[in-house]
Amino acid sequence: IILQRGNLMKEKNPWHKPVTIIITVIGVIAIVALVTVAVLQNRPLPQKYKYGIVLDAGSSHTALYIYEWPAEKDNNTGRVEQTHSCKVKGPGISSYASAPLKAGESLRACMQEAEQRVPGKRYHETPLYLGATAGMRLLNMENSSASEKVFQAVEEALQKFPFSYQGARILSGQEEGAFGWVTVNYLDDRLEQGLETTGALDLGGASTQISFVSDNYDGSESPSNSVTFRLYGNDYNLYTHSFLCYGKDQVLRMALAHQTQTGPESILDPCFHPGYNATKNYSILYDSPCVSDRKPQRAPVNFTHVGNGNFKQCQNVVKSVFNFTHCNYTHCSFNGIFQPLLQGPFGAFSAYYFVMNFLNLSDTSIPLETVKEKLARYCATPWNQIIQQHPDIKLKYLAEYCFSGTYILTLLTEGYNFTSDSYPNIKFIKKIKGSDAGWTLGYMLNLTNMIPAEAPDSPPLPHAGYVSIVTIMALLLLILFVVSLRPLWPRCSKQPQII
Ligand SMILES: Nc1nc2c(ncn2[C@@H]2O[C@H](COP(=O)(O)OP(=O)(O)OP(=O)(O)O)[C@@H](O)[C@H]2O)c(=O)[nH]1
Ligand SMILES: [Ca+2]
Repeated sequence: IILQRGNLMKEKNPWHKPVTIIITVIGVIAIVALVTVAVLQNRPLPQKYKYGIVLDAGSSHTALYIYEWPAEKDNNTGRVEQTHSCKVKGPGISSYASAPLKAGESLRACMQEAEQRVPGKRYHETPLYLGATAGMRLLNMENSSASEKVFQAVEEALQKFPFSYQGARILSGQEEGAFGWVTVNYLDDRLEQGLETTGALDLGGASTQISFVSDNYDGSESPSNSVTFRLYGNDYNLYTHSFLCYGKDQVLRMALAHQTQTGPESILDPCFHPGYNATKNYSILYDSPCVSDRKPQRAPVNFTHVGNGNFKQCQNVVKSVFNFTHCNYTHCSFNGIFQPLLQGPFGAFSAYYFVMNFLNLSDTSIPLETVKEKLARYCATPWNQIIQQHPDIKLKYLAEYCFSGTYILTLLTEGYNFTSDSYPNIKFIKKIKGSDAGWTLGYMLNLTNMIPAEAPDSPPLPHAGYVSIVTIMALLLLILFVVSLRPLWPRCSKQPQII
């Protein structure tokens, strides 16, 4: 007998109940909606950027830098990047003392480039700063009304552009040193992470800065060298000093002036290559507050500048511009200026980099003695050979590398007290992660309050982690939901039984 069970107990399939179907559909829709909303809500928005422009009006030239950062995340570290730089044609603005309007005009081409680079709808909220350094400091000391006229002309020129002009001013030496240090450490992500900081060495045309944090400097000894910061919840007590007149162009003037004391018609200069011979003008040489008190009486109009390429003698000439005789502190660098013991790694930029990179001496793992030997050989190379080897380099730069290299080594070792052991702590750098090392970025970060004093609150989970967890939880819910409906699942109809 074949009994068909299905005929005896007619079971109803619960999935056919409208209520069950509705609940299931709503449940699935709710979970899909939850995942979709979580993913969409947290999807990175299309990037919108903000911009800032800083003009670095240095003694030898002006450069314009454009920075950008994501509009939503002003407070995060390592987010501001240099997107463009423009070198202004011609000399630094302080050279336009006798024709100030030209100082303003000289900036126009780079400002027009900035108009191309910054999106039009951001113009009005893009701050524009001009900071002048040692060239304008010297002009201001020499002739303050001339420096005011230069600033007026520059201001008028900059205000014609559609950016949010925030003013032009001379930075103090302290600011120049401290903002260079901020730039280097910001770009290296050392500030937000509270890591050991890197010291900053900046060599310009008219001044040079040294800035670093030292455990044995709390600011009480020589407080004028102290700058304190609270950044991302960490306190920093920075030592910084700017030596006016110790940029490489002014030191060259001082060295030449020193040598003209002994023979005003002709100088045999060990810092220039054998065979180098040029006629130079006395008034131009002495036209700077760094040397003006040393002009020999009854000096002729011109003097002949002849090279003999001797590194050892050049070191002595360069040393003559430093004064090591007095120190009223526990430690000094030179000219009676306090300096705590050197500490940590250092980044050396601007002319430190230009010069050491040209000389192929930017690798500081080369022992200091070897560096000196290589430089001595370079200085002794005849001038015509140097010209032949570097036909594409400006003669003015080319003539001065022996002098500049000797000055850099003397400044670092005799001036700042780097030794053969600590010399490898220096890195000669131009850029960090695509942004130029220099004071401009630190200056802008400070003026736009972009580095908070306290560490910003960060969400407990990164974006990707958050989305993953929400998705996994939603899937688990879905599975649980489906499993919980198990009693309602259709039973498999049993096979007919044969009795
Ligand atoms: N060899 C070489 N020298 C350069 C270059 N650019 C600038 N210099 C020289 O390096 C020195 C320092 O240049 P900068 O760092 O621009 O100096 P600055 O900002 O004008 O001067 P400060 O106001 O003292 O900071 C000056 O003597 C410049 O003439 C370059 O590309 N190559
Ligand atoms: Ca500079």
